[in-house]
Amino acid sequence: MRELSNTSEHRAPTDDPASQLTKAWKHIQGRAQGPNKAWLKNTRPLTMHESTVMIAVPNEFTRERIETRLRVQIEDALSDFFHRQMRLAITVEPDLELSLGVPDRDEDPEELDPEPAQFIPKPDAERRRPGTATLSTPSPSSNDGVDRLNPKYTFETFVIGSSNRFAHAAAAAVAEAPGKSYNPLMIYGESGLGKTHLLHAIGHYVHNYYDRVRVKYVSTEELTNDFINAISDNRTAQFRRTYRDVDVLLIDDIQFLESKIQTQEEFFHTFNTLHNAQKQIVMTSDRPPKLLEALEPRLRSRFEWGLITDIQPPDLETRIAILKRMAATQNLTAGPDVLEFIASKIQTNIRELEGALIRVTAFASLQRQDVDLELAQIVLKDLIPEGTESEVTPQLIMSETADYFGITLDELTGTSRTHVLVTARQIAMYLCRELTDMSLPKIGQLFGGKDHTTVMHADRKIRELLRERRSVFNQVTELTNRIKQQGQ
Ligand SMILES: Nc1ncnc2c1ncn2[C@@H]1O[C@H](COP(=O)(O)OP(=O)(O)OP(=O)(O)O)[C@@H](O)[C@H]1O
Repeated sequence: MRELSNTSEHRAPTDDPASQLTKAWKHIQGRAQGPNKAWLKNTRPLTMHESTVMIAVPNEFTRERIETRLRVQIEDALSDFFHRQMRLAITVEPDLELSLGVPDRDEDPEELDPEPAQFIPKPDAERRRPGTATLSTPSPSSNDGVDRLNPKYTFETFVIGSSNRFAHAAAAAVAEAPGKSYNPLMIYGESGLGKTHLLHAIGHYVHNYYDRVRVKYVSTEELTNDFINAISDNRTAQFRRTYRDVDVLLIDDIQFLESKIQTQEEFFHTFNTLHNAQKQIVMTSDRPPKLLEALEPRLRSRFEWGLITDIQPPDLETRIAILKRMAATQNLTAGPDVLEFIASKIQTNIRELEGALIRVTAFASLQRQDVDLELAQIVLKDLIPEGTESEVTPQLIMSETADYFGITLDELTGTSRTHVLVTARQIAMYLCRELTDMSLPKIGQLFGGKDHTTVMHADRKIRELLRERRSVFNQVTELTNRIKQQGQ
């Protein structure tokens, strides 16, 4: 706000008081920056009487803001301008609101002036490093954004290995000191390597450690859809509030912002607003920012302001450790030889690793048999056909599933709740999740614009049914086989 009083190049004018006042006020408005500019934009100089300048503002709120935040600077600037001690008087003129129009987006004071983030530890929060504490165990219900986080994705359940050590350390540092250590933090890497897991872990930790902190987790597709809907419903102000009224913004799969020009523009402002107010931004992507070529350069460069870290595919030891942790947390019994066998077969995607363990243990449970190496070999033979890596697309999964169940693609993606259609739809969604890189919202979109929670539910449901119903296990196994054969 020092900018207001820097008037050295302006000498006291010699023209009449009215035009002197107009010039003085224009000068002050011209020098103001950021939120100050927006507050002053909607004001008009009225009169000058001796050493008092009276201005009009459109509403009580603006008057209060100027009184409390800008009065001193404005009086200093006026005093500099007129070379004598000046005072400011403010009056409210509601008509101004109409005659000056609403502030435009870049200068809307409400949007440019969020309170700086304050991360205050909860009184009873005992400081511990993420990953060693029970601190990040999520609370069951909450209305501050944390209810959108997967309760299983915490620092405690994240297995650290050489492939993800740095990303984990960066995420932990951000969770411990949001808005301070690295802002933004960008975690990139291929599908199924734990990016979303770390994103949620930050959210849980921050929520549990800091008092009244607002966390928002969103996938980039949801962000884009929200924005498009907001435009079509004339609710952009509400949209901005939703995204800017947070302390920690977690955005998954930011690569989907590429080529979405308008959403990029909007996100650019959101990013600036949050960053200026020291709010934490964490993003995941399948590529580092410099390879997000269809992203506006100014946005790309902002993504490089903080820390960029990658996650690599895990080595064998880490894969075994992950399987061990998964087996323990999900109460699945499998010996070390079985875990090692699965880990040796599935090398690149941890989601697939988990899927394989689930199928092996489900099969054993259906057979009422112990999980042993032989059984694991049988199940994985179906899951991973010999030969080259197969190219599985969601279209292939959908058409094969429709074919398998003798239904049409329209029925598969429709809304009918008949038993066969629901099962077929859920299996196809589950397979899209397991065999492709598609995110939940993207899969939802392909299935007739369904919500990502519907896909999540389908995924969970089929995992359950795999161990409870032999028919479902057989259907999923057969279908996977067909799809993988076709995909080769
Ligand atoms: N280091 C790890 N320790 C334990 N579980 C892990 C680890 N890494 C990944 N996982 C698990 O693997 C699965 C896939 O991880 P996640 O969804 O975070 O991947 P992603 O990189 O975000 O993938 P995508 O880009 O496809 O969204 C999740 O169930 C996650 O909990």
